[in-house]
Amino acid sequence: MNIGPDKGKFITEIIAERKPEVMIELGGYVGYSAILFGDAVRRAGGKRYYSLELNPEYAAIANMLLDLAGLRDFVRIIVGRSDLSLHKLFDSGEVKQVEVLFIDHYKPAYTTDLKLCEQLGKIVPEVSVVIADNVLYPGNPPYLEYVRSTVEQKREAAKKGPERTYNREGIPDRTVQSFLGADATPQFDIIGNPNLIYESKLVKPETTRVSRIL
Ligand SMILES: C[S@@+](CC[C@H](N)C(=O)[O-])C[C@H]1O[C@@H](n2cnc3c(N)ncnc32)[C@H](O)[C@@H]1O
Repeated sequence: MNIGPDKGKFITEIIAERKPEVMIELGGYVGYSAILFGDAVRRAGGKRYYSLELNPEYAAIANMLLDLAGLRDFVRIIVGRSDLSLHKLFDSGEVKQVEVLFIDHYKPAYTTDLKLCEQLGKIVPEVSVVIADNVLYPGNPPYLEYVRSTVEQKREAAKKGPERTYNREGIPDRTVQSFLGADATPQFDIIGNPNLIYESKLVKPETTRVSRIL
């Protein structure tokens, strides 16, 4: 359920290189990634780590662990749906732009939440880095397709007008059923910004399997 040390190392290296003032994660669970990446952002001279978590019980556990880790004043956990929390963070001026965004929550919301950041003008060329977990396994074809689309393809798709649904095509059922559930819809009209061009890189984590016991 949590990001784990291998993928975690890859992301802490990005944090050390980009030195974001502010980093946001979507999906905090009980705080593993918030502690690992919050510490990395603080060590890189940053000001704040926001962890957006739906479940208040997970958030309470994460807050206790953040306390033990000495990060309670640095990491702010925001309880609620990520789309509502993102909108509030941007609307209040608390977060001015996306520097590093780590997406690790309800799989169908990966694309709509990214598009929400885009349409609010918070994805900034040369500044924003977006890292999404589990796009290969369990898999998130709509997200991969979106970040790999050309501007022309996105402009064509945008002609259909704003969306108020999640595209769940190709996302395994069990992940669609979890968290928000199969009937959930985004809380905003989603249009994105088709004019943004992403440089998308797929990083496959190195896996080690036990093949035999001597
Ligand atoms: C895979 S876990 C996150 C693991 C965490 N990033 C880590 O590495 O330690 C996914 C989390 O996303 C939360 N979540 C699911 N949908 C959400 C939503 N729409 N908004 C905010 N959090 C959500 C779940 O409650 C769950 O705790």
